[in-house]
Amino acid sequence: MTTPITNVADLRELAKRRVPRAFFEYADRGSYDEITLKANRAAFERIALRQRVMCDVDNRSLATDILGEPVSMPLAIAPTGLTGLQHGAGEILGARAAAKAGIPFCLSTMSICSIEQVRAAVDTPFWFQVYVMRDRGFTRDLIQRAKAAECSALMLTADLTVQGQRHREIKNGLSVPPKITLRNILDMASKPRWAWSMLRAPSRSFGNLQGRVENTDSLSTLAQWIAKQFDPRLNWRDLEWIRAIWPGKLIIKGILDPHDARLAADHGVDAIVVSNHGGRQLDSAPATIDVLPSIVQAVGDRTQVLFDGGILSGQDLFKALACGAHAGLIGKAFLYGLGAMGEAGVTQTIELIRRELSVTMALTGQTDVRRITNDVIWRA
Ligand SMILES: Cc1cc2nc3c(=O)[nH]c(=O)nc-3n(C[C@H](O)[C@H](O)[C@H](O)COP(=O)(O)O)c2cc1C
Ligand SMILES: CC(C)CC(=O)C(=O)O
Repeated sequence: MTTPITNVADLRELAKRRVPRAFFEYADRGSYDEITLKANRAAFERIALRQRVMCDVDNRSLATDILGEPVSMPLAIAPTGLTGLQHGAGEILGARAAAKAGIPFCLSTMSICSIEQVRAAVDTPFWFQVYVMRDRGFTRDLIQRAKAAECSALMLTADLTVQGQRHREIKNGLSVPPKITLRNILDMASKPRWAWSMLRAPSRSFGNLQGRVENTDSLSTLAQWIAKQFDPRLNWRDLEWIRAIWPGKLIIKGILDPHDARLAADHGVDAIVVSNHGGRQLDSAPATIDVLPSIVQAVGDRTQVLFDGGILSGQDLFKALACGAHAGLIGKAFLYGLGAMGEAGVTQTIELIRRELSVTMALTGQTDVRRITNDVIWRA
């Protein structure tokens, strides 16, 4: 009898066995000394919750809205590059699982399946995350493609104009386009489920970047490619340019400072994502849950405050809501589910988090996810 999967950590273990090492470590690891990666988790662990009893918690509501759209719970799938290398067609499977669960899915600029492939495979609208490239014409085309695909929100990522170094990425030889080396071919061949999913996938290289990725004669590392393509001149004035191309809902991701949060609100964005990129960018940046309350205080209700960084359970999500987030996003938790079992694994991640959130609400005396406040946090 196989051991049942009871939490996201189990899905991570399964993904580690099933996904080729280079891709698993790309998803799993952080930048430099991984101080921020670890801080995201440690900060969640330091928060204690107040247990309440005798509150009649039989009927609990997890439903809310994000950017005015109803969702079954305050959770969304974060944009993750190279998702389709964790499992063939990963972006399509992720978007499908999210749609079935009633939560938003955000597609990355650096996805393997293209905007159009995801649009053709999934009926429910998804969000699109944009990286601003030095080539503004190409960036404009990306945004226009998202508009043509009827994406329901545009997420501008602000915290990766220059990439924080991830040692494992370099040691594993991650490249653009993804290449097969003698070293990783053996690893890939020993992952039959993964290999089968890749054979059937509609895309195995960066679907949105036709004409942008070098041919195999001139392979570059991911970091080299980003240095050449991403625009480090990105600044607040660019928002006007983006607004002119994209009239719909606009989210800025990568806000970690109350001052920047205020500027984002001043520029009229519909939402911000408080994020340190999952501990993959500025190492020694604070844990996102530690800065969240000051950012919520800085912006009030001028913009919706979304949150990510370290969420692996419904308890974590509950703590983020208690600290003032409107909803949380999951990056690694999503990828572990995907790498472990494809769409079923993503569904399992989401449903685990849903059940954990619901039980945590019950044990803290909460019946409505929209009414969780910092009262639920234990203060000695
Ligand atoms: C493998 C991986 C790839 C990522 N790629 C992107 C990306 O393409 N665009 C982006 O805005 N954020 C990207 N992120 C950051 C996530 O959107 C999110 O901020 C982060 O994963 C949240 O932390 P968590 O992984 O602890 O949940 C990526 C994260 C991971 C783990
Ligand atoms: C390809 C990368 C730029 C995607 C990303 O944002 C990341 O790996 O964190």
